[in-house]
Amino acid sequence: MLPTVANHPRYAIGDLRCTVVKCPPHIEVARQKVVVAFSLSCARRGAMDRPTDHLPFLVTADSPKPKNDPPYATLTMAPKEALPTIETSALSYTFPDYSTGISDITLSLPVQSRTLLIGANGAGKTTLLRLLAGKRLAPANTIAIGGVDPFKEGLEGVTYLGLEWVLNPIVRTDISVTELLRSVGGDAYPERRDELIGVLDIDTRWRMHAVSDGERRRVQLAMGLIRPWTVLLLDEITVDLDVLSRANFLSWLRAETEKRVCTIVYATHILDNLAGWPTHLVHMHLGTVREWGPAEQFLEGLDARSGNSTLGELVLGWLRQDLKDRGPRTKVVIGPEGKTYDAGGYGGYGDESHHMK
Ligand SMILES: Nc1ncnc2c1ncn2[C@@H]1O[C@H](COP(=O)(O)OP(=O)(O)OP(=O)(O)O)[C@@H](O)[C@H]1O
Repeated sequence: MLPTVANHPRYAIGDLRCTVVKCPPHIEVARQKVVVAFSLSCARRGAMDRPTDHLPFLVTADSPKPKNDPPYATLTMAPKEALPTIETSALSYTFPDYSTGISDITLSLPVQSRTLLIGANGAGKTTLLRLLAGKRLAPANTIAIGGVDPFKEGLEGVTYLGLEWVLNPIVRTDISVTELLRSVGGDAYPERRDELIGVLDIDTRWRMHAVSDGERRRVQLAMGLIRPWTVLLLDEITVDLDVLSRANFLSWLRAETEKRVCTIVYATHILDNLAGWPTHLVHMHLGTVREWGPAEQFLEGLDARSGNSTLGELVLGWLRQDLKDRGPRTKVVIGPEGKTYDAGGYGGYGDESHHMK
């Protein structure tokens, strides 16, 4: 039986004796190991340390060993490879037509971060997300998700929601929401399913051939998010949501990264309700990363003007500068504009259909 924090609330970490003071309602099962983020109150030689804040620990099936040191179970910090970090190292990608998709991108996004990918149309956001998702073949040793190459290993726990997922024709057929959610494992995660139905304001009596675009999008989001992912890659998929649904959805994503060991990268042009949401920003331009880092590093000292959030002002400034530096699109030599969706095939990625998973 897998250990649960509730069953074994006391742990030993080295010479620390710890008591769980806060833990998530569910635990993550990844590759037979369980990574749990929880807050501990620790005592060293009788003196209480301050409670820790959601540290990721690795709990394996035999972690609790009350016999050794009753009533404490041994706990070890989760090793790096068990954590959903996202790292790229001098990552470049060339399309089958030899045009450059992205070049020399080095990023290191920590566990439980929420990263916004910012950039003008054609900046390379989708290309980067698809590489991270293992849907395109990146050069060896240039991408590591939790220490693993996503293309080679076909990562479990990585959810990529982009255009081809949105275009899946099943969501336009005469099928009920309940059936659809069941088809993606909804019954295995009833709590998450019901939570998402609430957050996304879904009526389970809807039939998918008779709903609005926004209602369909909400069901699609629920379908994509039911399985408890550890890395979520979102390629602007909230466009049809009304303002309240989007705000609720963003808050839910935020709460996920706060209570679970998971990481989100979100490419979007819509900055409404995003003030204070990202922990990290990545600014892309013509296939390169111009700047990236913790969000507060960029936002500090900026004024919100003309009704925009400081994030909105920052991004407007970035894109204005990009436009100025780039000049008219006809003069740009990198990746020919407008090929993304014209190559035929699913979601316009026909050239690489043999790579699709
Ligand atoms: N299959 C392809 N073959 C060649 N070039 C491509 C292909 N797909 C995309 N490109 C080009 O690569 C560049 C980056 O495209 P990408 O879709 O990554 O941009 P993006 O930042 O996601 O843009 P948007 O905000 O419009 O979604 C664009 O100039 C595009 O025309």
